[in-house]
Amino acid sequence: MLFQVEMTVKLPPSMPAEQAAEIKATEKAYSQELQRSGKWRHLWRVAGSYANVSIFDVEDNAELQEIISNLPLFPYMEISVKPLCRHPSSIREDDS
Ligand SMILES: O=C(O)C[C@H]1C=CC(=O)O1
Repeated sequence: MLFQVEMTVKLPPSMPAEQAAEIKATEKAYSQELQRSGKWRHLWRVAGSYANVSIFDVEDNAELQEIISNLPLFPYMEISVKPLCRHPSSIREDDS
């Protein structure tokens, strides 16, 4: 199942820079592992924002919830999820 996930990061300004850097490094490693596995299919920065638009390819809602809630930045993000299905006019083979 494909999902579009939008994540907006809102770290508290009071968080020490060292702690923020550590969380971001852990998040990067976790997201890159998921990208290599194929579960996190696309990751795009929203220009001008500390936000991303991502496409996840997971078994079901429960797996998406598990992946997202384990993101190290999860407590500091606003997240919206939209389920996707194949567009009838798509010419791409990997859209479903
Ligand atoms: O920077 C972000 O958009 C938040 C998050 C998503 C992947 C990652 O490495 O950090």
